[in-house]
Amino acid sequence: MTKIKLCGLRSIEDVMVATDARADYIGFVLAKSKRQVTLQQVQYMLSLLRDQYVVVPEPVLVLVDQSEEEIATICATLGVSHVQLCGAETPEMCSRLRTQHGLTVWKAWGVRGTNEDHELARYVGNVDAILLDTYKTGTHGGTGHPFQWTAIDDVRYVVDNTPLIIAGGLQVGTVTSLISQYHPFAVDVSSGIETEMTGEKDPIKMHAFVKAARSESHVS
Ligand SMILES: O=C(O)c1ccccc1N[C@@H]1O[C@H](COP(=O)(O)O)[C@@H](O)[C@H]1O
Repeated sequence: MTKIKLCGLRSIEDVMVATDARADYIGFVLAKSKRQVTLQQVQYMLSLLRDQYVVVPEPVLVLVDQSEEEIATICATLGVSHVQLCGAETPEMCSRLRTQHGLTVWKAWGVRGTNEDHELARYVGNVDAILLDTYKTGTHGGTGHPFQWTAIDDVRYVVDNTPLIIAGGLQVGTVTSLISQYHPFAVDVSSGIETEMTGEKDPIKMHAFVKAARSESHVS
């Protein structure tokens, strides 16, 4: 069954809605972004969540180009084991974060649909999953734009059995089609569960996205 990550959560309300909707993963952007939250905010949200719920989604920290030591310290402080690395983190660094610090490492990759995507082969065996997102110069994610899904087959050829997480402009109206065609390990959404007016997370869109993704996961 395809797992679901709701990303860019910024308030305890967002976190509670994601938990009630039964998302598998909740993402917190610690990198510079309009969705950035502080370590203290994440600590506060997770402590309230863990106090109030027995079963909680797995938290994932979204990071860009932080050092190995910083990442290990942040994860230890928050009691979080999953990281999504969206910068120029090397395969060697990803491997050390897994083997020396016990972290689950997802390497984000902006899909170009060119031979440059073949560089992903270097991450095989060094990460737990590869997260495919839309390539856009000057950004590290959260663009709200999809990439050409046909590139997923090419990437699969390169990364062999490494689990794939698909991100990039997913919405309630597109996620079912993605899952039925490509059966990824997980889907990831941020912009698609926000209100157009304020950019805040929209509880109705969050529930609808999880429901749509789950319904397709069960039949496919
Ligand atoms: O959301 C951000 O602002 C962000 C900043 C830096 C790195 C990653 C970021 N978000 C990630 O982008 C993808 C796709 O998001 P969207 O659905 O297209 O908005 C997702 O993995 C977010 O975690």
